[in-house]
Amino acid sequence: MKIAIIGAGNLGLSIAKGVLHSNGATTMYLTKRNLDEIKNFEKYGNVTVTSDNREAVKHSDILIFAVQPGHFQAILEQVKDLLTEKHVVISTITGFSISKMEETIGSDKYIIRSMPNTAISVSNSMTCICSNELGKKRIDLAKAIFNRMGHSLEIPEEQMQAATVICASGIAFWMRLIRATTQGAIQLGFDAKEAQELAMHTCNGAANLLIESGTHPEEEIDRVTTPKGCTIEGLNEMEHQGLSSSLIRGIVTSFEKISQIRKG
Ligand SMILES: NC(=O)C1=CN([C@@H]2O[C@H](COP(=O)(O)OP(=O)(O)OC[C@H]3O[C@@H](n4cnc5c(N)ncnc54)[C@H](O)[C@@H]3O)[C@@H](O)[C@H]2O)C=CC1
Ligand SMILES: O=C(O)[C@@H]1CCC=N1
Repeated sequence: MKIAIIGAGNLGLSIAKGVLHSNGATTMYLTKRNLDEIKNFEKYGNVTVTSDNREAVKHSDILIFAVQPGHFQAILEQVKDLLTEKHVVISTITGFSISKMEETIGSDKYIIRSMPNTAISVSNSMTCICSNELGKKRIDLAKAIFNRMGHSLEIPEEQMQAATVICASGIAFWMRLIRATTQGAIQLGFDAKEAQELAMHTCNGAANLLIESGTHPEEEIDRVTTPKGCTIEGLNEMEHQGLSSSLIRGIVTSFEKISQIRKG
């Protein structure tokens, strides 16, 4: 697999790390205007770092675009004459529709729109994907690429904005929950390092319980909550303080914002 990551910023570099972590490419091109911050990736023998997007496109088959939405159109214009049937164009750009991409590069290209998250750097991203009509022929390939770096789900394009909030912004939401749990653990007497260790591994365990067993969260909660015990007492206090409600409201507020950005 010859992969190019066009726009090696926060997300692009996370994807690059995920590709390296999962041995997912024979060659990888990383592009950015200023190369200083990514030069060190050349220590991996199969990685080329360049500010020339056209060179990266020429030498690659899978093109993953991870630039800011305002830069995407111009970059597509810059490389469109190089695109052939060997290329699969994968966009990670928030709010940039497949039809807008087709207007620039044509509907005769394999186009995948994706929404990964930064946990892709440790091969643990939840990535939602959809495609144009022709891209359906490459959707299994796209799934295989993202499944090496976590878990993927094909969704209708209309749900892409909602997926952005749950999966991409979701990393920030879960981080804040882990941080708050850590602060609670410190108050109970653990030092900061231990407190974070307890919080993050318990979080990981909770998610894995659901992933491995296929159970519903309330079923797992029932197993932990001893009648008249400490868990139900703490849980009910969290709900009196609005835990579930504040999470749901935060998610809906993020979604409203992303819809505004798209209109703007
Ligand atoms: N950060 C995240 O968790 C997620 C971000 N996204 C989307 O991914 C895209 C990138 O986001 P970030 O990585 O956070 O942004 P970023 O600003 O960190 O990265 C964009 C990179 O593109 C580079 N760039 C700009 N013009 C270029 C050009 N002409 N050629 C090559 N590279 C160029 C910039 O130097 C920068 O390094 C955005 O569209 C965002 O909506 C999607 C999912 C998650
Ligand atoms: O915060 C944002 O708007 C972008 C989209 C998802 C992650 N970062």
